[in-house]
Amino acid sequence: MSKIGFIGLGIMGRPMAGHLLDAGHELVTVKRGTLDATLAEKGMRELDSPRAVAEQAEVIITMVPDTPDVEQVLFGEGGVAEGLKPGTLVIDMSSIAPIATQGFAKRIHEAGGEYVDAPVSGGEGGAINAALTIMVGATEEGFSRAKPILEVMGKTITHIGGHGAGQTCKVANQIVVALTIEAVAEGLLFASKAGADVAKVRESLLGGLAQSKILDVHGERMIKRTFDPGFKIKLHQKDLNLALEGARSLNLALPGTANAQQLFQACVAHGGEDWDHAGILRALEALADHEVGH
Ligand SMILES: NC(=O)c1ccc[n+]([C@@H]2O[C@H](COP(=O)([O-])OP(=O)(O)OC[C@H]3O[C@@H](n4cnc5c(N)ncnc54)[C@H](O)[C@@H]3O)[C@@H](O)[C@H]2O)c1
Repeated sequence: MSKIGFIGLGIMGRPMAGHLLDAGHELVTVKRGTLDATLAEKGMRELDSPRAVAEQAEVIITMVPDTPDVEQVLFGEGGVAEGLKPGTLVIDMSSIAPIATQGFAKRIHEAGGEYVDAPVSGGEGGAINAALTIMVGATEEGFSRAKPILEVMGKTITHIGGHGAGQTCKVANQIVVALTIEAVAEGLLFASKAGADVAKVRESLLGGLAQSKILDVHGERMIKRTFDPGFKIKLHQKDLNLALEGARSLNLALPGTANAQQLFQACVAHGGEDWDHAGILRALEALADHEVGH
């Protein structure tokens, strides 16, 4: 069993940390007002800084929102790098920029650690059920060291390639998810405006070629109008921005992604940054009805 520093106890991090505790690992985190009673009862302790976490842990996992957050935790004042012990395994499970990831990996390796990017897919449900899909960028050694820990939180764990390759895979995932959510929202909006029973439409489509997990889970959210997050629109917008930045540097046209990014941006502009990403339906409804947020 390992002593693990787990930084980032949000929608995803909380259940993921819970599984590691249940598997017998010892867990510490940074003081941030996010350690809930369940994790505390299972023995998770708070320390003052990421540096203090690094001084104690053999493995450090980050699950924070964005690239600057990972940079701050690892290399900011009082950050992980200041307390890193030789051989410490640093696993970033956040969804962040692939190119920045390569830089973070280089700096951690220069400081004597081993860096692994291991972003996830499967949403809050996947985190709660320890059924995440995990996309890994690492050396062979980093992957074999991280795998037993990742297996506690996920079911499908794939070594995609070297540092940053896990994050590249995650960006591709987010393109597919965004466009599928938009397709489901447009299909259901069309059916609704044409006077059909959208619950019956979803049920029917789930038996045909249009079947998908997103039609199932997000389609249900759209019909029940449950837009509390799951996955916050502002985080998915961050991922689509990463996709478009990457596409620009590759001189690559991704018109569907650009369009979906604009719909997410419209939601954020109208106060929907913390809606679930199924809330993209509201942006489409606004285009139809000239009204947002009903
Ligand atoms: N929610 C999902 O369905 C989902 C699915 C797959 C991937 N992701 C990705 O996982 C990451 C986390 O997502 P989430 O939904 O759990 O986000 P969240 O906003 O619910 O949680 C993020 C947590 O990080 C903490 N945090 C931020 N900066 C920190 C810092 N400097 N030090 C310590 N803690 C810090 C916040 O306090 C918060 O508890 C994101 O990169 C997201 O894109 C989310």
